[in-house]
Amino acid sequence: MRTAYSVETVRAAERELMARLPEGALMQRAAAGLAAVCTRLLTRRRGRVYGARVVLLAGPGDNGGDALYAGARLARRGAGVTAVPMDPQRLHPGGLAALLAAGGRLAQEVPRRADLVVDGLLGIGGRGGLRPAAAALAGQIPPGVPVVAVDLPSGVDADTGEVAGPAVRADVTVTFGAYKPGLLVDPGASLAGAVHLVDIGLELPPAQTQALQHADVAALLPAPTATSDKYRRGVVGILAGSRQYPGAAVLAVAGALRGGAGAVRYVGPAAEAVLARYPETLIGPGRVQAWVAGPGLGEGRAGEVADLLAQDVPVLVDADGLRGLDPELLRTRSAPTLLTPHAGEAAALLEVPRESVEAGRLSAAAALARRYGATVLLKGSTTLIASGGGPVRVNPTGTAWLATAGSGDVLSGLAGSLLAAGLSGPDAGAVAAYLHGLAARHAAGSAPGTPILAHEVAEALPKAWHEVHSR
Ligand SMILES: NC(=O)C1=CN([C@@H]2O[C@H](COP(=O)(O)OP(=O)(O)OC[C@H]3O[C@@H](n4cnc5c(N)ncnc54)[C@H](OP(=O)(O)O)[C@@H]3O)[C@@H](O)[C@H]2O)[C@@H](O)CC1
Ligand SMILES: Nc1ncnc2c1ncn2[C@@H]1O[C@H](COP(=O)(O)OP(=O)(O)O)[C@@H](O)[C@H]1O
Ligand SMILES: [K+]
Repeated sequence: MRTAYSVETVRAAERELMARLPEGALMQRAAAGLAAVCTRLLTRRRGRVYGARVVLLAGPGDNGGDALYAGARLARRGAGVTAVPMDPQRLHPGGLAALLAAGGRLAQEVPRRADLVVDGLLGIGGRGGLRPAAAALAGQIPPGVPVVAVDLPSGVDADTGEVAGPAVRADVTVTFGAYKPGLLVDPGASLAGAVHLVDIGLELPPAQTQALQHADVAALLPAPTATSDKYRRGVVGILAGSRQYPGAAVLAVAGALRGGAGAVRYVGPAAEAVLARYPETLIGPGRVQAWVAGPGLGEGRAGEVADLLAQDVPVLVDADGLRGLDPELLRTRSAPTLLTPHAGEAAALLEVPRESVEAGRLSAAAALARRYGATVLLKGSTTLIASGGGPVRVNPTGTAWLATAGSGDVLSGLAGSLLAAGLSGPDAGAVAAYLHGLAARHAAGSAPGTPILAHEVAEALPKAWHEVHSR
């Protein structure tokens, strides 16, 4: 499990720890961790640190300080280290003195030849888009040279992952004390490369943001035992599809069949299409351990969704089922509810413009969860799972090729199946998003660079399932 903390929380923990340590001790811990990662990279790339050409992009704050002190450590091991300041009048004085004493030098332009670039322009003190001086240095990074970002890639908002304008694209990010949400949430996450966490001794409260890893998902996936039968494994009911959108029913059933429930029951007018593709589906009303309501229902079906919500079993509501959903009705339920909107549907539920959901995904997901007393899985480039009070889960898998019609239907069937198998709302949402994203990568990998289809994502779910168990 990866956990992430807001800038405010990290700063508070830093203050508390700094009060108990000699001045500068934390920065030395950070610089030592940063230098160690740079050393490993250089050694892997060219056999040794001695003689390596290291360029430091040095910002005006402590992020620049970390880079300068780490540069001093590398210079002491024989690297040729050049610091390029964003503003020559504002460089961390201690860091600069250490670098110069170790034989490092200053330059105004980024040298064209380098073995490693260290991005120490901005860390958690960065605000808004890179200002011109910072953007200019970021733009001078020579192509093909590995980039190590200090704490986070400059230009990425630490709390949200938002990127306003140019930003550094790192191969590796060395982050201090704790992951920041911006390293897990896109677009920031996709600029961070491989993230290394350096422990600097911060004492942190329970996590505010989490990202599951393979092992977490493997531990949550249902597995039949000797005493299992199809009913004990859980039956998931799917209320989906219409004469106009029969395919949504087929895709939701496809996701559900691959999700670990013992049986899938379909209710709705697309039974023929469902059976033609998946003869293993049960048809018609009956007992279920969880419902999926909404994909492809079309208009005028709110009453059917409300009837399911009146039952005391977990219900996932997606797509057309989300229209006009009554917060009061949901709040009176005692069984779990999982809502799976995309940004447009979330905006309608919150009665705000779509852009404001897209610009502030973390807060939108949390606000929806509070308002509806439900778990909310907000789909998009980084899928988020929020539930009242608990940490927000950030899904680390996926690919932009998932933005294709019907892939959300597969996801809701899959998540519903996991609910029926007994997972909690947040676990079912997070595990489903994780497998769905991995399956999409497998589907995309079979013909790299070409579009994928929603049913291929469902078909690749066994590969995703196998992958999380095999690492
Ligand atoms: N505290 C600790 O114990 C530890 C902290 N550590 C390290 O400190 C880092 C935080 O350091 P920090 O607080 O000095 O902020 P930092 O990220 O260097 O940036 C602030 C400077 O950037 C400027 N600036 C802002 N936005 C900008 C923009 N868009 N474009 C251009 N410039 C912009 C801003 O300018 P101003 O707004 O003041 O004009 C200010 O001068 C943290 O990420 C970690 O690396 C570690 O050593 C571990 C111990
Ligand atoms: N840019 C993107 N990057 C990664 N995943 C995306 C992106 N855009 C959409 N997705 C994913 O694709 C799926 C689309 O679901 P949805 O919008 O409900 O489509 P549909 O209703 O056609 O099934 C979701 O799982 C969502 O998280
Ligand atoms: K940085």
